[in-house]
Amino acid sequence: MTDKVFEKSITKQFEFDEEVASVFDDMLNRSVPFYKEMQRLTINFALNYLENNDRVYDLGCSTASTLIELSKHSSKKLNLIGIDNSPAMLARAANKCKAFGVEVKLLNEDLHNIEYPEAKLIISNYTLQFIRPLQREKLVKKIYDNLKPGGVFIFSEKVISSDKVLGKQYIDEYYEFKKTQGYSEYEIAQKREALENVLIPYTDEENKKMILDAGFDHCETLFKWVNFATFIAIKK
Ligand SMILES: C[S@@+](CC[C@H](N)C(=O)[O-])C[C@H]1O[C@@H](n2cnc3c(N)ncnc32)[C@H](O)[C@@H]1O
Ligand SMILES: O=C(O)C(=O)C[C@]1(C(=O)O)C=C[C@@H](O)C=C1
Repeated sequence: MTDKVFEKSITKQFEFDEEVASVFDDMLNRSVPFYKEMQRLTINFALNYLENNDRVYDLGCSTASTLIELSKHSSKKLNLIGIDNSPAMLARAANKCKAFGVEVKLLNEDLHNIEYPEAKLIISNYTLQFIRPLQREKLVKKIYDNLKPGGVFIFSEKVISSDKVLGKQYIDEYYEFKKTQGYSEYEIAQKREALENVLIPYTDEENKKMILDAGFDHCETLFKWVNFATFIAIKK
């Protein structure tokens, strides 16, 4: 289904509710530049670290597309666990997993409330940005603590520039991208307002600092398009 959520005037802040979930795959594909390429890289790099029976968690799994793709591309038997606190997203995830014949344990939980034990790989694409900054640092520490030695954390985020002028150019470039995807200026403005104080992006440097402060040995950028970045963090 085509995303038309912001064609009408907004009445509330952005939420992962039934309306958003019903068009979410289209929304992501048209709102995140190179989404598919970012997902392909997430999976290819993840596969370098995975062995039979490893546990893989996707935090903020939404409709489970990443876990389904990972399963399709892996020759190993993996324990796939998707966590999300949106029942509307998880209902779509369950349908898609069934349709693709992929076994995924789907947990309707807040990321703050549960542990991710024995994790070899934790993925979290475009989800930390929705966690309040103080909670975000704690969550990343928990991610580090739950990973086995040799484990990896791959995550993607919308990012900002620490340079004001460049930051404005980032936003202009991103809105041009949205227009090429068929979003009107009205839809772009409405979504921007709905996301205000809900999606809180960090700079590249802040993301890397948060990761290293949590204890990770290494963190680098795997992919970047202007204001969207994918990072890999390694626990030795
Ligand atoms: C932008 S979407 C993630 C997209 C997905 N990772 C992908 O690549 O297809 C963010 C997801 O995080 C979930 N989420 C946000 N805050 C959460 C929390 N505190 N606990 C659990 N899930 C959360 C939302 O419900 C939403 O499905
Ligand atoms: O449309 C935007 O402005 C975005 O930031 C895209 C974005 C994201 O990066 O998470 C925002 C909300 C939806 O979850 C899908 C994509």
